[in-house]
Amino acid sequence: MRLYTAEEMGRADRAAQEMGISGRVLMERAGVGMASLALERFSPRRAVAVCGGGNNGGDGFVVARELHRAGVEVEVLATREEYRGDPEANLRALKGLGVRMIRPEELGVSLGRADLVVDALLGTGFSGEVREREAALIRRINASPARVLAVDVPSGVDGSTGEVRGEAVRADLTVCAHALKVGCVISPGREHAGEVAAVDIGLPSEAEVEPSVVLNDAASLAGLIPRTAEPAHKYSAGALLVVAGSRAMTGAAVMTVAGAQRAGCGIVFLVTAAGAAPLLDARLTEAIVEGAPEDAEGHMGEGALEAVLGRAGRASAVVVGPGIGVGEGGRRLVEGIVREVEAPVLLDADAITNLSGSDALAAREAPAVITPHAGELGRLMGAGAREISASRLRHAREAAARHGCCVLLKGSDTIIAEGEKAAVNPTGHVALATAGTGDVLSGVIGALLSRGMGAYDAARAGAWAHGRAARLWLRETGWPAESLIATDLLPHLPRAFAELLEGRPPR
Ligand SMILES: NC(=O)C1=CN([C@@H]2O[C@H](COP(=O)(O)OP(=O)(O)OC[C@H]3O[C@@H](n4cnc5c(N)ncnc54)[C@H](O)[C@@H]3O)[C@@H](O)[C@H]2O)[C@@H](O)CC1
Ligand SMILES: Nc1ncnc2c1ncn2[C@@H]1O[C@H](COP(=O)(O)OP(=O)(O)O)[C@@H](O)[C@H]1O
Ligand SMILES: [K+]
Repeated sequence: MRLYTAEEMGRADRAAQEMGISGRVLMERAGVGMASLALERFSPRRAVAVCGGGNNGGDGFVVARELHRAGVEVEVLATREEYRGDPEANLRALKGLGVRMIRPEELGVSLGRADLVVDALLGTGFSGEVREREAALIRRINASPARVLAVDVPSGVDGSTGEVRGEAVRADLTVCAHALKVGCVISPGREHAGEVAAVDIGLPSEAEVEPSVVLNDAASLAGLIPRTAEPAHKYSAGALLVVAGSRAMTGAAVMTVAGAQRAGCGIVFLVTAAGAAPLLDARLTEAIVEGAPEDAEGHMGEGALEAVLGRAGRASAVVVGPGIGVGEGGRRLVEGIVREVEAPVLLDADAITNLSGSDALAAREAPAVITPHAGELGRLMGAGAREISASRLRHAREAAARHGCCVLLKGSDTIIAEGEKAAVNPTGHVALATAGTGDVLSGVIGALLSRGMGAYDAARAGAWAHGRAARLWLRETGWPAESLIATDLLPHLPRAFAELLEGRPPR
């Protein structure tokens, strides 16, 4: 499935028109497709279409005409005094059919009667902050108990970034013309969009443009997961060094190691704080556990870097961070690893926090992946979590550029950025919002790095399999999403990887 920004959609649209396909035809197909999804999904009886002054409003007029044709009682609010071009023609058709037009002051009453609102106020032509007149309409739509179908993008959401500055419609279903709009899959736009679908508008494949953000679906990952080739031994299958845990925090190390083992590496070494090592050694049957000198707080301290570097020589990738704690000792340890280790390195959790204000990553030449959530990325970038969350795509890209690494920004979307490339992972599920799932993810990506995948591909494949494992658990148990615990993911990772290997698109 394609993702387009507003600019990319505009270019594809212009290319199609240059090939002789008129904008009117594209608008007609968009509106007809959206109406048919609305009828199928909501079976509305009374609908209100709120239509703005641009082509998004034009689509809305077509949706309204189609709903009227299907016997739905439709009322239409057209916000502009005078329309031109395709929207004008479609508005004229509505009036010719005798569809009732309402004024803004009547909207409240109309919404009170409706069971469906068609939000065609603002589309990809919108960016920035909504003007007060439109903001007032959006507040009314959001206050209505009716279901909301958003045309192309929920009004107030930036279709290219998912950013929301001010009011934005909260839709039950967003139907995008031709390609999903980037803003409908990135938070907070993602949450405003509700369920997301695309309709074919007859754009020829010759008009497609190169997208700047891709959907991290199974098709885009096909053929990327390497198989262990004969003659194989445990080191050739991928040797991962995990640097995790502290005296008071052992579970993080367990989940990272276990995630890595199920993601297929041949051997996992764990270097952890000395006080945690006996317990972890007992719990992690297949891993090789080594205790490193610890400080008074039970974090790996002075001398731990030597222990890590001693092991790193045998490893084809290193994961550092889960449960190591934050402090000066941790900072020296992480900076030392970033500086000295030549194999690909993944930094997660406390390792990222320990690097705030450091330029160690930018100075590193070998591959690196960081897997922060918004809070951790904020600490690394000298910003607040709120600021990061408001512009997730921009910050993921900025962090990747500034630190010269691959960034996987965790959240309900999960964005992977490196250089010019960016992907949004669709397999995540709210079930993952539970402690420890991030540790499993770092182990999974670490394993893929140890098996020879590049940083960007490993991060993408790891994110896909991690989210997919949660969905497989939900399907198999039928239990509520809230009941998932991080270790539940482990037995489902192999099935998720099997799907990627088979190239079978999941249902
Ligand atoms: N590009 C394409 O290929 C196609 C586009 N279509 C539709 O056309 C839409 C894009 O149409 P337009 O480019 O006309 O743009 P929109 O209709 O999204 O937006 C333009 C309108 O928004 C208003 N506006 C802009 N910024 C605002 C702000 N900050 N506060 C309040 N109002 C603001 C403008 O005054 C104008 O009336 C798409 O979202 C889609 O619905 C479809 O008809 C199918 C084909
Ligand atoms: N609402 C959500 N929808 C989808 N995935 C989520 C959601 N909330 C969290 N996740 C995922 O769960 C994981 C949580 O990781 P993290 O915040 O590091 O937790 P921990 O440190 O406890 O392991 C990440 O992969 C994140 O993308
Ligand atoms: K809209």
